[in-house]
Amino acid sequence: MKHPRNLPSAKLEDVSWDIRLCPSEMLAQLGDSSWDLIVFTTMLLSIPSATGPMLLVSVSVIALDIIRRLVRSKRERKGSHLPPGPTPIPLLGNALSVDIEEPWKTYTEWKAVYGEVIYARLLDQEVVILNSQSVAVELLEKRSQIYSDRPVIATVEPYGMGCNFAIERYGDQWRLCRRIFHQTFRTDAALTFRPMQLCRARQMIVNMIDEPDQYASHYSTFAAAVAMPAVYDYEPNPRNDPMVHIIDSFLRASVPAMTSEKALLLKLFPFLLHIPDWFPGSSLKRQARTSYDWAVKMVETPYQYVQKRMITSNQPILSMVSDHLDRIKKYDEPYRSHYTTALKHASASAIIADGGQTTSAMLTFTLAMVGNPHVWKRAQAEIDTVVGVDRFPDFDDRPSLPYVDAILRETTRWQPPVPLGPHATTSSDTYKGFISPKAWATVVANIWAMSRDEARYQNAEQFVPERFLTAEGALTDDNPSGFIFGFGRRLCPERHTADASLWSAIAMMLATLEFTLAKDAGGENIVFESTYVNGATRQPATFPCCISPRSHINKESLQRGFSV
Ligand code: HEM
Repeated sequence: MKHPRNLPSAKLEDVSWDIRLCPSEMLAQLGDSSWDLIVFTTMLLSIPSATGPMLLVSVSVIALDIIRRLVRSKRERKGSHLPPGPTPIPLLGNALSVDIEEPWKTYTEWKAVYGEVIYARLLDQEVVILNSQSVAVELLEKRSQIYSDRPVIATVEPYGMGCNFAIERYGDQWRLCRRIFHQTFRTDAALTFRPMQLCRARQMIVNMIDEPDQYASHYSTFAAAVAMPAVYDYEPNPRNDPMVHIIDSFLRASVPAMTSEKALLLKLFPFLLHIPDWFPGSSLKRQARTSYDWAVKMVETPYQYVQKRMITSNQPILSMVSDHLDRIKKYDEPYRSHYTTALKHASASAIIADGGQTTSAMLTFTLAMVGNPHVWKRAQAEIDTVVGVDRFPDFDDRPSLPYVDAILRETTRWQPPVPLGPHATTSSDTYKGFISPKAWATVVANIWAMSRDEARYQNAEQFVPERFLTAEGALTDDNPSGFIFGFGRRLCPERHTADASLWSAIAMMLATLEFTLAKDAGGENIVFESTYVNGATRQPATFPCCISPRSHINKESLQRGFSV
């Protein structure tokens, strides 16, 4: 195994006694790595065109790197080691080795070389990667007082993502958002959503029978139709709803930019946000502005809708926002403003996550069904036996439909909607002889690596729901919800509602629809390579497929609530 040679950025007090060493002692402490520095310095000094500022920058880079290495050697002499990781280069650290599109895959490859806990540096950002569920539980859950902050991501504010409390730093504002959120989506409240979830799922099937090619849009509408009534008392139109359009537009503009790894570009070149529109390279600034404008609409439009209805409607408005708007009146400034911001952020977070994660899982489900027709056929046989063909599945049937649940588990295991759970530390920590860096280090739960653990999931790249069934056909104890919803105090607060939404959508689709490859004009199957749109969440890009109703299903029966 390679030995780590990188160090966190240093505070001067950390190295005060070290810099009293003479240069030869310093080089001796640096060991082999000193040769890199000597070679690098010699190369720079030998460039004939090297100007004063260039030399100054180069010498600063080298000095910084020497300080990093001295701090590490001091720590190691004290018996504490940073976790192993790939060799960094000066200034950039390991940034060039990481696949910016799919960093979780790089981190998973590193696991084979460096193990379950890895240390890397992306520019000046120290990152500890946790590649197994057990280590993530050990640190992010059992030591959650240290590991519950979020890293600062340079793209958050320019892209308008500050309205999402999932990215909020650990503190009072986050606590208030989470409390507001919890009151609406806590486990017992989530149970009351179930009839509504089944009804929305049935409405979605009607839309899919009418316009099967628009399946992605029907999924977004379904997701919004679950969250928006609870948050804003707003019922989206079954199709082409203006609020759903705003959410979709914001997600399309912002999500791809929302990872620490992608934010590196802005961190390296912050001036990219300030160059004129006509200047080459201004596309990033324009993307950010578009995303920001959609964010403002997404936060304000439904919020103002509730405020207006509270004045004009004769009926009581029952929603998260109206409930808290009533409570806010009791407070004076400045707490009133603080509460208002938290309410706007909590409500926007609900619709962002529903539009992102729930839709992602439903698209992945469809992709898996088109590629594995034997799976939906087996599920239909199970549903027909347990439920029959004269009604639709409901939550009372769930315990008797283990194969449907196995499909749901495999969908989120196969392609986790959120592949990385980035946390940040608020103080230093030691774990199994490794020291985690000081405060504000990023600590990433690599959910992707957990889903690819070959010891637990053989042939992990394949979609095999049977892996969650015993030989007798019952569900096993292995539930990927133990990692796909994250860890500790930042664990997904919506996991129960999300699980029920997905179950109602998937069970209803399996009971009523068939999924096959689309055909071209000559009647040949259209075979396609699936691709994913990657960001803080990931979801399949839309693909050609044929979704059609089963022979005994028609729209009228769906609207009545019976299948025949
Ligand atoms: C399949 C569906 C979903 C998956 C896989 C998922 C997964 C996750 C993950 C991995 C995290 C980060 C946890 C961590 O940092 O350790 C998270 C956080 C969060 N999720 Fe979900 N989620 C889903 C659905 C939803 C839905 C539908 C909502 C809201 C309606 C939601 C709201 C949130 C919020 C607000 C946070 C941030 C919590 C915090 O930072 O305190 N999620 N989710």
